[in-house]
Amino acid sequence: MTVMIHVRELSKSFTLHNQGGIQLPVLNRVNLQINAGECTVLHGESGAGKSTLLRTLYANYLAGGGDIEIRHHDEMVNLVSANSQTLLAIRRDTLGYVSQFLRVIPRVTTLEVVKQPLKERGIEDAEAEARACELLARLNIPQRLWSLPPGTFSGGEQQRVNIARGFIHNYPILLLDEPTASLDKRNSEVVIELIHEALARNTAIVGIFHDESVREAVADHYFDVKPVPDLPIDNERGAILP
Ligand SMILES: Nc1ncnc2c1ncn2[C@@H]1O[C@H](COP(=O)(O)OP(=O)(O)OP(=O)(O)O)[C@@H](O)[C@H]1O
Repeated sequence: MTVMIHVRELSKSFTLHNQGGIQLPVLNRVNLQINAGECTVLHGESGAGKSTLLRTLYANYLAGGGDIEIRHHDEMVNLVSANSQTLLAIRRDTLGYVSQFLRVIPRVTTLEVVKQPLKERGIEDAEAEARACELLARLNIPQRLWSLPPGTFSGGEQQRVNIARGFIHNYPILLLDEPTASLDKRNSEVVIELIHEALARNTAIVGIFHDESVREAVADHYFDVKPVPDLPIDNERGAILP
């Protein structure tokens, strides 16, 4: 059993600067271990902090306390204290992330968007293109769309382009934020297959899936994200009491 992510005592609060600097605690001393070849599904009620945890695991959000150790090139590296160069290398080689929505860049074609993670890793264009075409075809994106920028695509088409981009490199760790939210059954099944194939290659997966049938098809473990209990509020001043 190879540990790929080790989270210790992770905390995260948001500071609401336009609300007089109020602190909103979301994650409180979370401990979690993610192993190679296993899919851990984050669950918990709406607003409990699932997306916040996933984004903090990608270092999109800076942790307020605790450690996130990531196995990167066979060494455990702490994402919380990593410098930006190390963080970029971790994201290029080790840690993939499929967000719910595609960030489109004007005038960049679908094929280029999907190929980009391999190009960044120095893979030859022909090889990157072959892999991109294979994924786009599997995800039922019509070939006539491949040379167009995805900005005007439907929600489900954009999500499938994002999935193709996320699965094009065999990342040792993959974070998936509701990858099937806008997909029909046929395409959700393709995503389930891609997840099973990645697990068979020993990828460690952490995901949020609102669709119960997808969740049950992929989950090896469930991790319960518990909301931080409400702190007493001073109603006169609107401040959290110590
Ligand atoms: N950028 C942010 N700034 C301030 N508060 C935030 C921010 N992102 C999330 N929150 C707050 O953190 C809490 C947890 O949100 P999060 O999106 O992580 O929950 P979730 O469990 O993924 O919910 P859902 O299942 O509804 O998507 C919410 O109360 C939300 O308002």
